[in-house]
Parts: sequence; C-alpha cells; structure tokens
Amino acid sequence: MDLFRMLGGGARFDKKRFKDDIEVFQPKAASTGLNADAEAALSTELDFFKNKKPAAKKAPVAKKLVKKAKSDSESGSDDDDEDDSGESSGEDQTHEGDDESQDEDSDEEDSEEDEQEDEEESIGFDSTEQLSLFRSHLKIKVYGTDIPNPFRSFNGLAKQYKLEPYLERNILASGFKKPTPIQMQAIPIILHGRDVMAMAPTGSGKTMAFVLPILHDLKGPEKVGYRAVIISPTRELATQIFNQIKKLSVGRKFKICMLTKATAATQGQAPHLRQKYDILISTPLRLVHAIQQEKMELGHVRHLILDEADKLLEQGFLEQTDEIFAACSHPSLQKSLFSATLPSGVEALASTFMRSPIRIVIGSKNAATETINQKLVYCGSEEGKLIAIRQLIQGGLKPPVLIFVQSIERAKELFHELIYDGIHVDVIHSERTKAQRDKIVESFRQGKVWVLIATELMARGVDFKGVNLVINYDFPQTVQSYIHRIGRTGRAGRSGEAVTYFTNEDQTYLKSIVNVMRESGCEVADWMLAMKKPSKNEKKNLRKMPLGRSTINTMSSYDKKKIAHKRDIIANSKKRKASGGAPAPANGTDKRRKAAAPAESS
Ligand SMILES: Nc1ncnc2c1ncn2[C@@H]1O[C@H](COP(=O)(O)OP(=O)(O)OP(=O)(O)O)[C@@H](O)[C@H]1O
Repeated sequence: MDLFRMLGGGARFDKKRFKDDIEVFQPKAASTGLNADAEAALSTELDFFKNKKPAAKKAPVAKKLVKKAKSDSESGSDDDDEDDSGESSGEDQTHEGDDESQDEDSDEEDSEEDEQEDEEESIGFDSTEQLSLFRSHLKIKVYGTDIPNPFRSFNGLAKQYKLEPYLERNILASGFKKPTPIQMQAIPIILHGRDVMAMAPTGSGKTMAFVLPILHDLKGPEKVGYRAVIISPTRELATQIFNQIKKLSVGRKFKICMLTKATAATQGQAPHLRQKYDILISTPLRLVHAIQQEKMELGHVRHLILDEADKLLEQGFLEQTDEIFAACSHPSLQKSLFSATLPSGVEALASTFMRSPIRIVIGSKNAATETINQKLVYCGSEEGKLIAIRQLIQGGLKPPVLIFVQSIERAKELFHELIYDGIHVDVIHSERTKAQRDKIVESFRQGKVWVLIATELMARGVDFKGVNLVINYDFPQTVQSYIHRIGRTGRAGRSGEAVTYFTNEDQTYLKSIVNVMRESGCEVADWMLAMKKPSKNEKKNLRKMPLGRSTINTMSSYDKKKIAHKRDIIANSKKRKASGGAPAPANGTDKRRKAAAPAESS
C-alpha cells in the first residue's frame, strides 16, 4: 500500500476500538493553554476553512480578544529571526484597522450567511479600498507590480476565468467550500502568467494553489512532452502531490508521471518511442540523474514549481535545482515557489532567477499556523525530558501524537523507552523499510498507533489531518524546522498543540522559537522575550550539526548489567545444549553488547 496515499487520508484515532484505553489516557481537561474565550476568538478569526460550527453569540471579552489578536499580529514584524535587514516591497497592499466589519459579522449569524452567499456570487471589487480591506481582513500581503486581484469564491473564480468545468466538479467533490487565502491570491497570479513566490502557513492548502491553475492552463492532454514540472524535496511529498493532482484532474486524461526508478527506466528509450507525459513530479536528484542520462526533454515545460522551495534552494539541493532550471529552456517558462518558510536570503537568491515575481505572504512571514497552541517546556537535562514525557503520558494524552527527535539513533532509543509505558507507540525513520513505514503509517491513521516517534523525514509537507499534539522532544535545529514540524498539527483550520522541550544546552537557541510563538499569537513570558538572540554563527553551527546529547535511557547500570548477565546465562545454556552438554567456552560478548535494550520491532 502506498504510504502517502494513506497519509493523505489523515490520521484518525479509533475511539471505539480503544475505548478502554482511552479512559486511561483521556486528558483530564482540554489543554490548549488558552482560556475558552481566547480560544473561541482566535479559532473563529482563523477559521478560513469554516470547519468550526457556528458558536453561540460571542461574549464581549471574546470580541476584544479578536481585535487584540488582529492588531497584535498586524503590528508584528513581517521578518523572521534571520530577517532583520528589512525587505524591499514594491507595493504593499495591506491596510490596518478594518475590524469594524468583523464585529458586525459576529452579531448576526443569519446575515453573515447571506453575506457569504452574495459574496460567493460576486466577482471583482468595487474599489481599491474594498480590495485592500479584503486582503487585510484575510492577512494577504502582496508585493510587486500589476498584481491580479484575489478571487473570493470558487464560483467567482469559475466565472471570471472560465474555469474548466471538470475542475469545478472536482473542487465540489473534494468538499472544499471556500478557497483559502493563499488559493485566493496565488491562483489568479499563476493564471495571469506571472512568476510567484508564495509563503503561507503549514496546512493552508498551498498544494491546490499551484495544482489548480496548472491544470486549467494546460487545458487537456497533448503529445508534446512535459509541460509542467513540480519538484519536491522528498519522494513521500512528491507522491502526495501526485495523488492530489490525480484527484483534481479526474475527467481529463492528463498523463502524469511520478518519476521513480521504474518510470525513469521507461524514459530511457529513443525519444520518439518515449511515452509523452503532460506533468512531471519528481525529487531533484532523480530528475537530475534522468537529465544527465538524456532521458528527459524539458524544453516544452511552461510551469516549474518548487514546493518547499526554501529546502530546494538550500546547500545540498541548490546545485540540482539549478540544473533543473537550466534544462527547462522554454523562453516563457513560468516559475512558482511555495513554502511555509522563505528566509530572506533564499528570497534574495530566488529573485535573481525569477521574472518580476509577485511575492505573497499570508499572515506573518515565517510564522507558525495560528491554530496551533505552542508551549515551551524547560526540562533541565536529557533525563528531565524523559521524566517530562512520562508525566505527560500519565497526565493524559489525546492521540494521535507525533514526537520529533533529531536523529535515527535517538528515535530508536526513545522508542525503546516508551514501549514499556503501556501506550501504543511506534517509530518511523529512513532506516525502516518502505513496507514497515507503510504499515506504521496505516496503523497511525487507524488509531492502532497512538504515538509516533519520527525524525525530520516526517517534518515537511506530510498531510496528517487529525494529529492533536506534536512534541519536539529534541529542540529543532532551525526555525524553519520548528515551523514545519509543528505544522503537522493544526492543519486545514483545525486546532492543535505543540510542545517543545528544552534543556540548559538548548537555551542559547530559545529566542528564535520564542519569536515564532509571538508572531503566531501565542502567549510568551516576558523573561523569554528579553532573552538574547543566538548569534549568526551559533545558528549556522546548529544548522550544520545537532547538539550532542546523552543517550535516552532511564535504566540504571546495575539493571543493565543484571539483564546482560541473565542473557549470557541463557545463551551459554543454549550453547551447552546444542553441543551435547559440554560446557560452552567463555565468551566476551557481554563486553561488546550494548545496553540491554530489546531489539527494535519491525
Ligand atoms: N479550500 C480548502 N478547503 C478545505 N480544505 C482544504 C482546502 N484546500 C486544501 N485543503 C486541505 O487542507 C489540507 C492541507 O493542504 P496542503 O497539504 O496543501 O497544505 P500546505 O499548505 O501545502 O501545508 P505544508 O506547508 O505543511 O506542506 C489538505 O488536507 C487539503 O486537502
């Protein structure tokens, strides 16, 4: 079974099946950390997916919080931690202080419905002021010249751009009622043939923001060769995008190629015998190999999309990305970059190869999704982290839960610790086979696995819908990693929680995360805000190499020796039996044997 088809289905906890277990682990109280008013206010404010059921009339205090949340966030800096230098903006369309309309909205539930229906039908804006207010209300910031207007509803989009009817049908079938802000703004820009650099929170629907306009623009299958290429940093993400394109293109016989070893081999034939595809999805390395072996002809490509663009423009991927750009030689090649994080250095680099691009920022730049309640927990030392996680489990966990650690080794260690704690836990990392990974993810989705320990492999793009809690057991190496990791919860307008453990050693880097939390509207203690920022060098070093940490292990050396001794006795006795009763020669394996942790289950 395909791992990311399963992921696409989201993770749902099987409450019926595990109802007895739930009682043990049911949280004592809802633990978002925000008070109820604040939570209601914030989630309504950010509920652009309209998943939230209409609430009873808001208490005045909630209204105030809505205003405060808005003004806090709008007055906040647009820059990330690494972005103090400021940024050049051709044309900032954002206006502040348009809260009046929102207050009126919350008064009359019925009139809100009517307004929405009217809005669904309407195309365009009566005035630039109305347009600015619209963007400001949805926290859409745009920079550049001749920027196409956003659309307000899928209906409006269909009318204005004469959307292919099959696309309308597929949007409807997907159950998407309203476009998200990034979709509202990015789709028209791509449809107008402009280059775009788009930054929008995790789980805010960026994939459809580039898939929909490409499909519309390609119109139908043609036998000329690749016309759109989408690059993603991991095979897993590429597969997820492939599945989303398949879903959205039902009714048109587009030839879509997910570049794998097998599909690359079929492209090895003489050019005139090769299967002609319309859309190609690939990881950089695989595509570069195919280009170098002359299996790929990318001269007809009109759309080149980099998903998780900042990752693809980082050292390690940059050379490959560059080679792909060079191979896409069509003079009207249109380039689109998408990510939840685009550090200013990456943006500067990107603008050197883009043609008068339009920049979109949804919310604050390099901030986390606002529906995630973020917490920092001081644990002192590595032992303290283990104690903290055990307390969290005993205090009540609401599965599914994702735990991130910094290495494969540590993922295995933590797994060996938690497996005895009576929770359904598993571990996923790149050393596990594809079949094992498929099985684990399927179990996570079905609620058989409550807690999944993961490495950075699962940090970007993966669309688990129902994850309630993300725990950064190991402090992330970069702000970007933090934003993407915690972005596995709180997707598509849902609320979620993220807890980050830190020790004395991590404190140097704390301020970067504190800034993200503040930018995303979370409460942060004053002493944290007053902390020193890590220096450029410190950040650079951490990015290159994670902090050295002691082994995750609570077993005393006495217990370890006792278990090792027992094993030796058993092993010797087996050998004795096998050799017909003669005493087994003494062996020295006990010295070589690692701590007596059980072997990792598959
Ligand atoms: N208009 C919409 N209404 C409701 N749900 C939507 C809409 N558009 C996309 N979604 C859903 O939202 C979820 C998140 O979308 P997607 O994976 O594209 O997010 P993303 O912004 O790319 O996140 P990340 O930065 O983590 O990669 C998906 O399950 C998708 O089906």
